Amino acid sequence: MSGATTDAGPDRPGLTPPRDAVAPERHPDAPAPGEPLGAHYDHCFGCGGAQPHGLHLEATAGEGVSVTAEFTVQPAHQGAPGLAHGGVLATALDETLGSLAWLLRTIAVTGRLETDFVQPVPVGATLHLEARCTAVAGRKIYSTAVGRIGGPDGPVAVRADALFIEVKLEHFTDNGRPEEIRAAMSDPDQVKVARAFEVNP
Ligand SMILES: CCCCC/C=C\C/C=C\C/C=C\C/C=C\CCCC(=O)SCCNC(=O)CCNC(=O)[C@H](O)C(C)(C)COP(=O)(O)OP(=O)(O)OC[C@H]1O[C@@H](n2cnc3c(N)ncnc32)[C@H](O)[C@@H]1OP(=O)(O)O
Repeated sequence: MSGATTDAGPDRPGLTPPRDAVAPERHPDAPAPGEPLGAHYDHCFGCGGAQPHGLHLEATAGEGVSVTAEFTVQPAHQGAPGLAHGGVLATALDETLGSLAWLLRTIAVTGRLETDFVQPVPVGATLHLEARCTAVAGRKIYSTAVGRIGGPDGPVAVRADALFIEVKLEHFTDNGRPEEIRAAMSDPDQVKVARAFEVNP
């Protein structure tokens, strides 16, 4: 007997929305479709500009609760000769899925990320990513993403399903190393990002 659809189902444990889940709602103050989202933290390995070997992933708001993003694989991202490391590809998916937070205006962290590696991704290739939120149940945010190579309509190289969990700003301030937290809180641009998320009716 297969085809379980409950949250605890054997197919995708923890990744199937429960029965009381609702459709995600784009926040009225979400960035307009086509607007670049920018980095949520300059030192983020996924999107920050201050990480020399980071992914420098650039995400753009899409329609509804969706985003697109691009990431070009650098030599520093290799796992095998000339090929992207799977963990780096998972990071690209995680970062793109995480960017949906800008559309929901909800601070959330990855609870679960299930990744399919469909095709090898060479160094120099640009991964064209798309993510969308599929459902929300209380603090649980369900989403899915694909990454294509050779162009936005190219073949799928990676895909992922994720469960993000809504958290308060204190998740970071209570758990992060104090020196980075202090530096972030004294950076007006960073405070602006944090405030934008805090005011979530
Ligand atoms: C000062 C500077 C601030 C800067 C930031 C400011 C704003 C920026 C915000 C957003 C930025 C925009 C873009 C972000 C882009 C990319 C970010 C990348 C994302 C990451 O890379 S982020 C790092 C990796 N991430 C973690 O570091 C999480 C570690 N973890 C925990 O911190 C806890 O584990 C937590 C909080 C997840 C839950 O803990 P908790 O105590 O709050 O909640 P609890 O356990 O009760 O779970 C509630 C319900 O979720 C279910 N649930 C939980 N976990 C599950 C799992 N794994 N599988 C299946 N179900 C799960 C439970 O079963 C329950 O379900 P139910 O309600 O049905 O019972």
